[in-house]
Amino acid sequence: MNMPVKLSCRGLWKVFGPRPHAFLERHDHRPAEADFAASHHVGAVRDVSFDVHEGEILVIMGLSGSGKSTLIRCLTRLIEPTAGRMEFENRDLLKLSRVEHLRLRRDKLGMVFQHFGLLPHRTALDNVAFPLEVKGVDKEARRAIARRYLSIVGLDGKEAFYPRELSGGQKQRVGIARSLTTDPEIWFLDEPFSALDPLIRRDLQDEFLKLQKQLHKTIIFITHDFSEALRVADRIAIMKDGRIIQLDTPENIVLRPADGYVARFGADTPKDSVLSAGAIADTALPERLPPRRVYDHQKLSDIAPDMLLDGEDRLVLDAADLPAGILTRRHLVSAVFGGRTS
Ligand SMILES: Nc1ncnc2c1ncn2[C@@H]1O[C@H](COP(=O)(O)OP(=O)(O)OP(=O)(O)O)[C@@H](O)[C@H]1O
Repeated sequence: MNMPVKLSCRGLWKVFGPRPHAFLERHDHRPAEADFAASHHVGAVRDVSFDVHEGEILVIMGLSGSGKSTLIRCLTRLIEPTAGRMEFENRDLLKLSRVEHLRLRRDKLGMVFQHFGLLPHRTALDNVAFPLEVKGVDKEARRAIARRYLSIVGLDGKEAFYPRELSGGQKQRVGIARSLTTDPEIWFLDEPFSALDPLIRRDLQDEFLKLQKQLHKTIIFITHDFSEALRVADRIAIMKDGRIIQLDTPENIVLRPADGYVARFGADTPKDSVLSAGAIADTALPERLPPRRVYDHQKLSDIAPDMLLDGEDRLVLDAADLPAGILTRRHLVSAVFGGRTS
């Protein structure tokens, strides 16, 4: 990935218990499982390191209790990590003063949580405008901005509604609009759609992806729903017992899982829903290029029906519309029906 790193963490730990710092020191930052239990400490986040690149959606995924929320709360410094380093735009986050950090959180970070957290006695418009009010933006200006974001999330006409008059999906959209008003540099979403029923959830995922196409935010998105992770992620970090077990593209998580825990998430996922044309294209271009084209990011599940019907190869184009390879019918059939692809 060529984009600059926006946020990074190295060797991040969050230990809960009576003496977390002393505990980590005593065990040389490598406590064994038995050490935690013996001293009544919990290793909620254990030696986590990763980079998030500008414009990327990094999904953090794992079973309940694997440490996702604790990790995101450390990254936003709602809680203090026990050890490790975090950098935001190459600035050492843990060296910022409390005031500097509050300013950073207010101006550069956006957060959306699963329980909408709207103010019940304020209209949708004034809920969305709230962060701007905190920043001291005057009433007319903040309402104009809030109106624009309500419109972006599809809530035109609902400006004067109170939270109790909105559906769950609409409330979540208000939350999303509110978190965007300050134009955050990095956007944290902690299970943003999990309180919603499956159909609305899918709609909001689609809208979220559309929104991201316009806004190009750097996003850390938490979910415990693997199909949601596959839909929205550029890369997925799989957590277990506080550690990141694998951080990889959705394709590799499904096709090349690091261990049985990761494999279980992908076990029910049809291969063609994660494999893209670019992943199996033959990069040696023939003299005569096939007339029909597909893009390298298109999933085989979208391409296969047409290709199987007409039986013709496809020219695979990259994002710059340049030829990246050929997708042959034989490759397609073996990828979709033949199990392994390489
Ligand atoms: N304040 C706390 N004190 C002690 N242990 C805690 C505290 N907060 C979290 N934990 C423990 O840390 C571990 C990770 O919890 P966390 O909430 O980060 O998991 P999660 O992956 O977000 O789970 P879920 O999907 O259920 O929200 C759990 O074992 C939890 O019990």
